[in-house]
Amino acid sequence: MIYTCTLNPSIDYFIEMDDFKIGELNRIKDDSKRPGGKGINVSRVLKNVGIDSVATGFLGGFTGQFITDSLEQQNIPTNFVQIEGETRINVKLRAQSETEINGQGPFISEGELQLLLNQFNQLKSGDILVLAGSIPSSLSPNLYEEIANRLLEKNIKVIVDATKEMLKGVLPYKPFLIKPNHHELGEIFGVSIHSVSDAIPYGKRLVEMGAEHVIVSMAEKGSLLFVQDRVYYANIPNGKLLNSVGAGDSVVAGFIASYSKNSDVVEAFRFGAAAGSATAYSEGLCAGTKINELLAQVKVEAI
Ligand SMILES: Nc1ncnc2c1ncn2[C@@H]1O[C@H](COP(=O)(O)OP(=O)(O)O)[C@@H](O)[C@H]1O
Ligand SMILES: O=P(O)(O)OC[C@H]1O[C@](O)(COP(=O)(O)O)[C@@H](O)[C@@H]1O
Repeated sequence: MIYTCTLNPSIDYFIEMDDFKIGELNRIKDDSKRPGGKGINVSRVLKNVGIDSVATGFLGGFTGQFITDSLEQQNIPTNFVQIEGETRINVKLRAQSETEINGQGPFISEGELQLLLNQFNQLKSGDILVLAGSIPSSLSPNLYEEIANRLLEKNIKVIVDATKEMLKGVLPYKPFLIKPNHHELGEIFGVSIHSVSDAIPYGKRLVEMGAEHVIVSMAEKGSLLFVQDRVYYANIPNGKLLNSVGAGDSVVAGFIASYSKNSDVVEAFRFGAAAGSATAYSEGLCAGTKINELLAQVKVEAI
């Protein structure tokens, strides 16, 4: 079974205006509210391509209820720990350019954390666990590595999509896949990455440090896959950017969807790349039909 764990889900509040002016009254042209958070988005895209997963993590308050209802409507199985605190709201502003404002997230008690950790004891050999997104500040920033360590001997494929130390910390526990974008890759090593050739030496280092597969996504510049000493590049298909929120999560979902059918890592990377662009070219997360429409244009080359 595939499990996604979102420690810090969100309602993503999308607002659109022609011209956003800081320090002035701005009126919204259009808005919408969608369930968000990285693991939740992975579960939603998996569902869109006909693959079941169980979404877990923490949810609370009226905002948490909104997410529960949305996932139920989409028929996505869930096993969230219900918390006293309130799930955050993240603002996604689309004006002259895209701006994101992400909340810190609610307080999580020790008891609530234990309820979640107990769930991981039920995981079985061959399961996939996606640990994705920020960790609420009341929890240890080392939580992902603690979970990966616990699962090391159980033959579970752990996928981590997180930033900085949260990502670096899991590497000794051999994650099956990590997916930093190029900014996050640069942050890990204290460098600025602008191009494919800038990214290559640092992607290779993540493999040397323990990751089995590394995808470095580079928005409109395409993406790279690192496996052992091999490096592959996937291009971007033609289309018009409508929304980049959830594009990275779609790459992860696409990779898992394809890999769980064929166990072919390079093809999984190609499908993931198509899924990322499919979301970038959609209002909201991509439909399976959009991925298949773009797939023929996505070529993977060894470099
Ligand atoms: N402007 C874009 N045009 C086409 N594809 C895009 C665009 N932005 C993102 N994508 C696709 O989505 C993937 C993930 O986007 P990226 O912005 O790198 O990740 P994240 O959302 O994690 O920051 C990219 O590798 C690419 O396949
Ligand atoms: O947990 P974080 O790092 O604050 O990120 C959460 C945000 O990322 C998203 O999952 C989107 O992520 P991507 O654009 O990287 O795919 C949003 O739904 C959510 O608001």
